[in-house]
Amino acid sequence: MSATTQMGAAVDISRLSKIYKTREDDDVLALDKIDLKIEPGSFVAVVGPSGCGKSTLLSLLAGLTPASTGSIAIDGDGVSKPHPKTGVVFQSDLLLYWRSVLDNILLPIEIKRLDVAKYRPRAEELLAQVGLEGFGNKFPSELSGGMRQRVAICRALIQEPGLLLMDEPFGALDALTREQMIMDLQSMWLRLRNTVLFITHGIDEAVFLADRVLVMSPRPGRVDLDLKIDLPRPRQWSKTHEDKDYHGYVRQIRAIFEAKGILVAH
Ligand SMILES: Nc1ncnc2c1ncn2[C@@H]1O[C@H](COP(=O)(O)OP(=O)(O)OP(=O)(O)O)[C@@H](O)[C@H]1O
Repeated sequence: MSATTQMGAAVDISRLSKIYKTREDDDVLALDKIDLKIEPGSFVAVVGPSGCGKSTLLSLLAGLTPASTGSIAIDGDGVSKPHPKTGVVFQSDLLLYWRSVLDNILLPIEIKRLDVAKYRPRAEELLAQVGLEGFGNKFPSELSGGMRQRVAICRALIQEPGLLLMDEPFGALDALTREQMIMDLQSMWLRLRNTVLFITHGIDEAVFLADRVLVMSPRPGRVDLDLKIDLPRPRQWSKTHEDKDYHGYVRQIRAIFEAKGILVAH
């Protein structure tokens, strides 16, 4: 969100599998030999039925969970722990209630023992860019759900991550706030041009936001469809929702879910 344009990170996933060991005998194959290359600066959305491994994929990319087999590289660096170029936003804002908004945004800087004072103006700039100018000294309990999620996004952006991982970031928001956040996320990304991997249950928000939508199969997760979304930007809410190409993409994705019995056609 800074005035400087930065290049997004490249992601290269090869033969990636994840098996969860369980206490029972049968292990869970959550991801099955995923191959995926993501261009720097692109916005990729992942949709799929519940339990297909979307959060697992994100967690592996974030370096929070080890892969069972295969590899992930971010700008050529193998990922085995959280990568400095990566920022993560979850469905729940995970703000620390005893810290002010600014101190929450600056938490990753503090954890990395960087110079907090140096990053303070940037934190304030980020807050202003998400419409929360002057809220730095408030506490999370004084903010609405949408405002808290904006703060969580600022916290993920404080170190200008080349790769922003978002796991259903708007899933807990009401419909109007969600619409506003989707539009704001698009504006932010158009300014920043970092690489975004956005996980969602919403086919509509995936098609609206992304350059590319990956549709995952039921578990074990594989990529069933890799759909390029060729709609002009900036996308406007009403105009894009009236666009016949937009509806064509949504139909194509729904057809996959209907064919697999995940959605029942009415
Ligand atoms: N720690 C774990 N131990 C065992 N199994 C797990 C673990 N975490 C996830 N799983 C299983 O792995 C599969 C994929 O889970 P994951 O949370 O990645 O799916 P998801 O697509 O994100 O689901 P949802 O959309 O419901 O959030 C599921 O069958 C889940 O039960």
